[in-house]
Order: sequence, then C-alpha cells, then structure tokens
Amino acid sequence: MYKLESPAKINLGLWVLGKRPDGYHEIFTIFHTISLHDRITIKPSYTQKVETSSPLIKSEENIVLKTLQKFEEWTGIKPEFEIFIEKNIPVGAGLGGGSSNAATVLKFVNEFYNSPLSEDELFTLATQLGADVPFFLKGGMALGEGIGEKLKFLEKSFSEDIFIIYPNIQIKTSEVYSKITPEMLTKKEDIHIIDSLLDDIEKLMEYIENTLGKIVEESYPQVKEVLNTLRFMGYKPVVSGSGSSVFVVGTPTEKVEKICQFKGWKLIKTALK
Ligand SMILES: C[C@@](CO)(OP(=O)(O)O)[C@H](O)COP(=O)(O)OP(=O)(O)OC[C@H]1O[C@@H](n2ccc(N)nc2=O)[C@H](O)[C@@H]1O
Ligand SMILES: Nc1ncnc2c1ncn2[C@@H]1O[C@H](COP(=O)(O)OP(=O)(O)O)[C@@H](O)[C@H]1O
Repeated sequence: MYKLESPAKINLGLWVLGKRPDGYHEIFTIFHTISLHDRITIKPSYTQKVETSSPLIKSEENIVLKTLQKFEEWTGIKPEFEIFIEKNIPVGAGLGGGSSNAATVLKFVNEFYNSPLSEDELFTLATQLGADVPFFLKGGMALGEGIGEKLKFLEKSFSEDIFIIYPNIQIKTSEVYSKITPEMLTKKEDIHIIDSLLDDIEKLMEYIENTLGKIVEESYPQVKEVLNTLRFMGYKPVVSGSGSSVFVVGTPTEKVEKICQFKGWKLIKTALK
C-alpha cells in the first residue's frame, strides 16, 4: 500500500496573452503549490480501479483513469492498482485538484515500473492530460507560459500563510476561457515588472491580477460577494485560476471566520509551499 500527497496550487496572477487556433489561450501565470493536499492511496492489484471521496467526480471521468490509460498507450504496460483519492481540495475551485492527482499518480506509476518514460516524455504526456498537469510534476513556484505547459521552475518559493474562501460552486474552466475578448488580452511587455518582484510577496501582491478572475467576478455573483466582502475588510483578494476559490495572503481574523460561517463559505487556512 502506498500513500501519496497531491498538493493544490494557486495562481499568483494570471494574464491572457492571446488565443491560439486550437481554441486554447496563451497565458502568463505564476503557479505556486500550497500545503492543502489530497491523500492518494495506491494498492497494487489484479485490476484497475479509481475512486474518490467526492460525489462530484464520476469514476469513469476521473482524470487519474485517463492517466493510467495514457501511460499504457505510451509504454505498453497496463498499470494495475486500486486507487482511492481522499479529496480535500475543493472540486472545480481553480486549485488544480484533478491536474495534481493526475501528475502525482503519473510520477508514481512511472517510478513503480522503473521509469520507462524519461522526464521529457512525462512532461509531454502530462500536457496531453491537461494544461495544468505538467506543473504538478515538480510543484513549488514556477512561471507558466504557452497554455501553461512552458514552465520555468524557480529556485526560490514562498512559505507565507494564506487563506482561501471557497463559495461551494464548481466553475468549468472552459466556460471562463470562452468569455475572453480581445480587449481583455495583455501584452507580455506590459507585465515585465513581475519578473523583478518574484522574491517579494508583498510587492508582488500589489501588482498581480487575474484576467480570468475578472470574468468570474462578473459571471458568478457568489464570487463577487466573497471578493467585495474581503475588499470591504481591507484585504486584497485574488481569484485562483478559473475560480471559484479566492485567496488572500495572511491569516484570517475571527471576523472573517464568523462571516464564512454565517455565509456557509468554506474557509481553508493553508500556506504557500
Ligand atoms: C485556469 C487554469 C490556471 O492554472 O487552471 P484551473 O483554474 O483550471 O485550475 C489553467 O489554465 C487550466 O488548466 P486545466 O484545468 O488543466 O485546463 P485543461 O483541462 O487543459 O483545459 C480545459 C479547457 O480550458 C480552456 N483552456 C485551458 C488552458 C488554456 N491555457 N487555455 C484554454 O483556453 C480550453 O477550453 C480547455 O478545453
Ligand atoms: N481526480 C479528480 N479530482 C478533481 N476533479 C476531477 C478529478 N478527475 C476529474 N475531475 C473533474 O475535473 C474538473 C476540474 O476539477 P479540478 O481540477 O478540481 O478544478 P480546477 O480545474 O478548477 O482546478 C471537475 O469537473 C471534476 O469533476
């Protein structure tokens, strides 16, 4: 029996630079893993089974199943494990839960069978599973370009406390990207300043924004309410990825805890890692 931790991520800023012919968007983002994680239990078996603790995820659609199938396509080895995922990462929250599970299992299975896939092959296979999957092969802090698969992993990462408010709504990533219009695009040269702020979280937080977050705020009143409540309290809240979760650097006051309780929002205290 093997037990793996599958970390969540937030986007410390996300800008959309353009739209590609294949419908995907060119982005610039700063990925950062956090200590919030799913727990994956893997048992070698004579069959292949993937289950989770979340009713929101249909077994047959689990990205981890797709991961095992792709591994077999690429290597000819049929991975036979019973996998159970304890979902602590809210689903459809912009925290990369599915992508993290896929990368974590892909890495394990490749090592279990004595690494038939090279690191480059792992990254290419991961990209075919999802734009966010390659980042989770290493984690930490990374600049993401392309569709999110062109990664520059940074030596330094942050360890500050953050808190996340999840308003219990799942948001489809494709739906948010489909609302991108030309005037929402950013020119890469206009965000060069970001490169000089990567070792100062306070300064970075002054500059970061999330283009997808603006769409989510306008399309989902529940997210707008979370954002406005936090702004009213003097915080600088940012939507993570395509949402619906919102993060703030720091620790929540009792007042924040009370409001989350009253509103029925899920408050997660975690840290950059
Ligand atoms: C928005 C981000 C930010 O990190 O993450 P989440 O909020 O989903 O965690 C990512 O760009 C999401 O990555 P991921 O969730 O893996 O996306 P995929 O499954 O590959 O793509 C889902 C859909 O999103 C759109 N998509 C995704 C990535 C991208 N750069 N451009 C896009 O237009 C496409 O319509 C695609 O069909
Ligand atoms: N192992 C998994 N964990 C989470 N979501 C999964 C998983 N497998 C498939 N999904 C599906 O992927 C979609 C995105 O989930 P998730 O990665 O948690 O959110 P996000 O892409 O917003 O970060 C959801 O619709 C979910 O049903």
